Amino acid sequence: MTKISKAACIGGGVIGGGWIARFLLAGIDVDVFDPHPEASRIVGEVIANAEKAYAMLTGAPLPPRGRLRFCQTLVEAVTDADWIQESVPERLDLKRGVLTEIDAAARPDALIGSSTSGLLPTDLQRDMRHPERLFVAHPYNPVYLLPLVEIVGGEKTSAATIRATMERLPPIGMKGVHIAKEIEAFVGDRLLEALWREALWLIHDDICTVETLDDVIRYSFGLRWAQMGLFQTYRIAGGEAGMRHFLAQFGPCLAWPWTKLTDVVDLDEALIEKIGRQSDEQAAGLSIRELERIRDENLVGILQALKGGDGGKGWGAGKLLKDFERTLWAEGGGEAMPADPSRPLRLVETKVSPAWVDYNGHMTEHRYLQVFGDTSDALLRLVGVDLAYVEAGHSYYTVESHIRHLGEAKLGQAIHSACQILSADEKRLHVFHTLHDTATGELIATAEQMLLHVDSKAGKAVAAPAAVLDRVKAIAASHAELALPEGAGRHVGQRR
Ligand SMILES: NC(=O)C1=CN([C@@H]2O[C@H](COP(=O)(O)OP(=O)(O)OC[C@H]3O[C@@H](n4cnc5c(N)ncnc54)[C@H](O)[C@@H]3O)[C@@H](O)[C@H]2O)C=CC1
Ligand SMILES: C[N+](C)(C)CC(=O)CC(=O)[O-]
Repeated sequence: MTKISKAACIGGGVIGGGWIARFLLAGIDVDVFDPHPEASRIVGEVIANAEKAYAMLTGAPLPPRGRLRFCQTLVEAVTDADWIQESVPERLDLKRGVLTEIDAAARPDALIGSSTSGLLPTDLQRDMRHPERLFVAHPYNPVYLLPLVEIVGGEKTSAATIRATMERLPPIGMKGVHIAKEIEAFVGDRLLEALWREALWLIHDDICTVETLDDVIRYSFGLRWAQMGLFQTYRIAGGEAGMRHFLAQFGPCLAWPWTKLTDVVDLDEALIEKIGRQSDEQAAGLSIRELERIRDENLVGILQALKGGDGGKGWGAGKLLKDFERTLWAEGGGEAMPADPSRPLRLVETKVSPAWVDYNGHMTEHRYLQVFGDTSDALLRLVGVDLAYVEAGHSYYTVESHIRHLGEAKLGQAIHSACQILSADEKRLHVFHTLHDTATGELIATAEQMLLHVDSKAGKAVAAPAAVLDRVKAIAASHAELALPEGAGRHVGQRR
């Protein structure tokens, strides 16, 4: 996998800010140029949203956050970057000027992406000295959560640039799709434009309100699209005969007056006012930042659900997330020893994600086991049992767990876990985990677990090697000085 080592973002608005957060959270240093007087506040708010979302999205070890620097000039920002992302407003003259300036100042091997929603790369690269390294990298908002990037080359873009670009996206958790022929608005915005155009007509003609229109999408095909797109969804809609039957049955409708797609609605003041008013009513007082938070929590829940799709193998964007996490585990495997190993080890920091909350409005029981399981995994990485160790044929298996629920964890609540080793020998590792509210330190739950070191191919318990045992025993020796935690050794129904 080839990685971006230093990024530059030119323009730090909605999309530039999203790119900045995506790069930083993937551990990449970013230099930013945006003349807007409040650029650093705006970018800071996007990064804060992204950090909140990632804390809910994944328990995998993210790399240390990249360094963010705001530069006084474009030249300063791009000089030593190997990926430069332009995200200035959608005007051909402005973008051409900015890209030409980037081209003059950038390293010869730098890749230069434009976030344009629909301008042709051939038009963008017209005045560049090295047009072969310019491509469109069209992302979707919010860039830090939605993984897709449409990669489109112009007439002068080299095949090597496209290859290099596609290789650099998986390490930042993104999926590049190469659009083979350049066309205005590429693929995604062509589809969105068609829907948007039709939607504007439906409001203009008083067929429905903006809220009804959004309900029609989000309670029906919007849910389908997130997981199967259009063609695969319609294949299923064709019944057992599949796509061919679907085309035969619904093909004739295409000639009926079901759309007004070719007509352009007049966005006059009256229509703008009507949409604006209905949109305000729909928002019911929620600010843009509040809506962004709700959107992000929902997206995290959807991505996590898709991660468990297809019998746990992961599906679509969820499969991509699963693969990304695998890389993070492989790379971040070497957990850093907490500052004071003589205390219970603080190992997992997370937030209660929407997908974790049940009908009682709090974290559901199996998610406790997930957080405690993640805590055991973090301990194991700390003692050298990382992905490579497991793939080489040995691991620890959990053979017994006892969880006590002492408090409640609510949606979005920041929580952390700590681990005390109660005892350890060649094969056994006996641990006591606690789960706390991060804001108050209050104890929410405990878990006592017994793990056995195994030869996973032979399927039997075997002694752990000295390298692992030495580390386990060093922690166990300092934890032996601690008092036995309250609740250790309890079983269900026991009298206090
Ligand atoms: N907003 C969206 O949903 C999406 C937008 N895009 C594309 O991303 C690009 C940026 O759009 P947004 O972020 O929405 O716009 P925006 O208006 O939120 O941000 C543009 C930023 O560029 C800055 N800027 C203006 N001139 C500049 C210059 N000469 N040098 C550096 N910075 C400069 C502005 O100060 C502003 O912060 C556009 O090409 C747009 O089509 C792509 C995907 C989705
Ligand atoms: C409205 N838009 C054309 C700027 C939208 C996009 O380009 C992609 C998105 O995030 O919807």
